[in-house]
Amino acid sequence: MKTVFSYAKPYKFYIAIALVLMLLELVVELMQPLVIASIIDKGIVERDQDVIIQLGIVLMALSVIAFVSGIVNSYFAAHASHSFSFDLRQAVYGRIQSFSLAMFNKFPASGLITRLTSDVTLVQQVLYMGLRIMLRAPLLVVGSMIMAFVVNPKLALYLVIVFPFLLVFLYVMVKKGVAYFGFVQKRLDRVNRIVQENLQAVRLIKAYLRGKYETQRFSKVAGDLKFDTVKAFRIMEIILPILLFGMNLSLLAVLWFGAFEIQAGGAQIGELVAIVNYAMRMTGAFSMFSFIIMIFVRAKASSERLEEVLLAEDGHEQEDVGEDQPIRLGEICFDNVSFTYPGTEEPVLKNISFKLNPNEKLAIMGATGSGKTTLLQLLPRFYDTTDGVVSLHGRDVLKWSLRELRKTIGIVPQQSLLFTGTISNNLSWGKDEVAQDELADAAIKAQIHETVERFPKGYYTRVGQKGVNLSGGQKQRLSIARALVRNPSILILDDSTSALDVKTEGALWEELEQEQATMLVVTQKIRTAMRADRILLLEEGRISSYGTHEQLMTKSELYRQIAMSQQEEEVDEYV
Ligand SMILES: Nc1ncnc2c1ncn2[C@@H]1O[C@H](COP(=O)(O)OP(=O)(O)OP(=O)(O)O)[C@@H](O)[C@H]1O
Repeated sequence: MKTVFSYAKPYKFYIAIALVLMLLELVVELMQPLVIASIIDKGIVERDQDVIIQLGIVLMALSVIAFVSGIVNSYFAAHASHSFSFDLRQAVYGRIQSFSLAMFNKFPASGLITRLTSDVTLVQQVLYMGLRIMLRAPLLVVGSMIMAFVVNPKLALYLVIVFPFLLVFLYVMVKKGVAYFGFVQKRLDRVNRIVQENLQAVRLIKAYLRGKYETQRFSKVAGDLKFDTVKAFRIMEIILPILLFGMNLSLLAVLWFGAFEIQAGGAQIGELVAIVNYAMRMTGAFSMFSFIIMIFVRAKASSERLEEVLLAEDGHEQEDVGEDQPIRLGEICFDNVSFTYPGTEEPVLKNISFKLNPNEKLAIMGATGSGKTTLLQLLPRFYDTTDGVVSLHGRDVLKWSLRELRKTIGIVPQQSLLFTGTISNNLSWGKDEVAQDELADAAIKAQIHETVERFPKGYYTRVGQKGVNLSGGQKQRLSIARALVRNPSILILDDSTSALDVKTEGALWEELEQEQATMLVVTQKIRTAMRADRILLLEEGRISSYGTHEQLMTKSELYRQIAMSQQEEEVDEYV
């Protein structure tokens, strides 16, 4: 909890004021039974009206102080806890942004969402409640106990006799609760994951008529969440009755022996009333305990989950040691590169070597799962090689600062991803300052300008979440335009023209061929591959063949088979 609560440090002033006010409220509360005892013993028993009036005024004044302290304490507690949770959420979000891809394998998106929402809220609640009642309740117990000893030590002894048992019981319950509520948050992760998956795949679910099946799947995980939550709460729920039972036993002992003491002259009625009053306050504080423990236990489990993210050891993404000047802008070299995904055994890329000069175009082909996307991911250092060296612009990628390295690369991923906002926002997303004509220029090259112009609001047309209101081909072309806006010296297209018709794709390639950029294009189409300077054919992570279309047609049986399997007329046209 230490790391998480270090984010509350900037608000220590507010916290201190809230604590002082809380202590004031507590002191006032502890004074009240003493005043009541005096009213009884010195006012009522001795029939002194002046004492009753004077002490009555004191009692009223104490109540007003407690009331005002409570309100102001609440204001400061709310300010401190909400500011703290804002900073904490920002910190966790910032940490997630700096994660390498390997870390996203370790922390799935759904779990990160739960951490950013529910876990942060639970930790915020614990700070708020801490400043309001959480500390007050135990202090009230301790304070009442001390005051009871001040009033009459003998009677107070009967009150505290059950304390050691109650403390051991509480310790055991807290330990159990932390484990149970940690499990509940994991169940919540699973519910979030299913919801996320389903909402993303809503069209597919409808098309496959799987609505009922998915609802059942959801019911199952939601049911598991309910089951474990009830189990965790059940543990918490037995705390209160047992605490109250213990306290009531003490109270009975105080009344029983108190009666004898009064008869024997060892105590006064007012003292007995004061001790009973303290006992009632202690019981009230104890009844808050189960609630407090529940919040504390949940927050502890949540803060552990947040610390997992904040303190996670990440391999390379933090490094920023490199130099930034390219030696040969646009040159790419893979020297005997092998790669195994973290947490797996089998290498996905094996002994890959090739070199591209600035502005050369490389087509990468190969069966599904042969390692094409993986190879591309080594360039912007989404992952680092296991063996061998990848060089960009004449320098080992490890010697570049990540920021400068990535600035030179434009990536169009296999799945086009757009953000909620206008088309213009989406196109300019990858660059800090862009003029409108730069956007139009990139859109013209990506063959999307005319389409955008036909929309009633043109470049100011709003794109729904993930581009739901655009066709697959439109999304692909917008993604390409977004990459071109950056004027990258390396352009990576990962099978990103698959949804385009032949004519549009041809026009697009004519534009891309004019670009001053070294290009790596993953494609399944011979027609596209033939436009590249060279073709790299991957087979199970190894280079099966490398060369021009003509060279591969003569030397690679696999390439010939792919060519033959594609439409005869297209192949015939170029052979
Ligand atoms: N994050 C990952 N962790 C572990 N293994 C992975 C990961 N991503 C991909 N792989 C594995 O690496 C291999 C190569 O995957 P890759 O995505 O590079 O193939 P690909 O040639 O691009 O395939 P496709 O044409 O289907 O996109 C596959 O066997 C895949 O299972």
